[in-house]
Amino acid sequence: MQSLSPQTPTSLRSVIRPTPRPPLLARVPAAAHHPTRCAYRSDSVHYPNGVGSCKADWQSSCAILASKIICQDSQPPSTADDASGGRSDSVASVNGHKAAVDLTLVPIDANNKLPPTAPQPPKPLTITDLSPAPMHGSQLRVAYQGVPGAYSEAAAGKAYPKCEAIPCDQFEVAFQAVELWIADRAVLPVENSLGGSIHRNYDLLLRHRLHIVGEVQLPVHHCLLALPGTRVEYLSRVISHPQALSQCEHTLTKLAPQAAREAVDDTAGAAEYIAANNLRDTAAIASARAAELYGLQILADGIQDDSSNVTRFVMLAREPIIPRTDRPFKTSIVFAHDKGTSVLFKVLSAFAFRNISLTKIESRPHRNRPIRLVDDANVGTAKHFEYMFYVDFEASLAEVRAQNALAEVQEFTSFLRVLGSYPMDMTPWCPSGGD
Ligand SMILES: O=C(O)C(=O)C[C@]1(C(=O)O)C=C[C@@H](O)C=C1
Repeated sequence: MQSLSPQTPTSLRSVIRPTPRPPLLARVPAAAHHPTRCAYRSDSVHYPNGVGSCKADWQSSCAILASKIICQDSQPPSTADDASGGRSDSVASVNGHKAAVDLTLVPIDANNKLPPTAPQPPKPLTITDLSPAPMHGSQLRVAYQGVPGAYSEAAAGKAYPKCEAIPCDQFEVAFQAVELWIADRAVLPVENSLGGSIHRNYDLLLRHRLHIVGEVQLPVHHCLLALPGTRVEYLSRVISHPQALSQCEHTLTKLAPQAAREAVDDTAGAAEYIAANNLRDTAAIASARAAELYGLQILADGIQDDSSNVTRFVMLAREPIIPRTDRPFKTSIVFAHDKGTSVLFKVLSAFAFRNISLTKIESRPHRNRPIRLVDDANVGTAKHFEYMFYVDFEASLAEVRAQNALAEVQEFTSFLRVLGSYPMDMTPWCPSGGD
């Protein structure tokens, strides 16, 4: 990913920084750490009557399937210094919803749709904003990565229509916002029909202890945005989220072959950045809503290379939902084995024999990050797995065939975790629809 010129705002710079970040646990307040030890352990999976009907039963089933795992990462606990460093004092200033927000947007011209007196959009949460003392209102608070106008915000609105959407500057902050009760849910992209998987979120799903409770498919309709009066032929660069750049690659080559592409945190953040810095040679790939919010002009509409461009988002919560059988469900798991890769064949056959369709298989290299497993004597050992395999299959964990398949998978693998069993998004979508 390329870095931006020096005037890049802090929230954009934080994600394009090339150096690795310090371990997660060192960055959250010590008091807010969630115990990583499983509450339940079992050496065999047994479901006498299927998954229990009450939430506690179901939660223990999830934990049982995650048996033998006591800790995701062998990371040292955080220090008191880490916990307090740079943290804001009160929740009123956590996400900018209550506090004064300074977006330093410059008025552009009469077409600017954001007059100085207009309410400012909320400022994204940053890693230092995460304070574990949220004020709980009645509205569901949904964390997403990006700034207002991002597709993730639209996905949050589709998943939870009346929610309060909370912008976060990184995916990891959205996870932590839920873990620390600053948000009730997170809505995060995992896959795009053109650009493929959003690997970062697969890695974070493993590292954090949240549960997938739903999914939404969002048609993504990209626009090329610039300051009013900008001409496409004079553009020297186009900035956007890497996924958005890759989704528009061919169209962009035809539209503005001379323009360099630069990756930034999110599509709407790119639009905001152009407006804030009055950049007349730069365009952003973002939504029509971002154009409206940041006073930009739409130079070209529908520039994604495929009109049926769609991104799949998952909804995450602290608690799993109880799986049901009265509507189509999907279940997501992650597993690994320490001896060879033939485990993949065995696991896939466990589903094939039961006529369970898989909708996704993803493998992620995992050599450098050990996982701690616990044996029958409750002794923990750190294990290095070469790969983590993520599988989504079309069945509810309330179905006996899915339970049997997972029991078999557990026999073949050294590590298995159910990420969630949740209703499938069945809503038909129109390729030429809005953002
Ligand atoms: O940048 C945004 O607007 C986002 O919501 C992120 C994101 C992604 O990560 O894939 C979401 C949907 C689109 O596929 C492009 C970008």
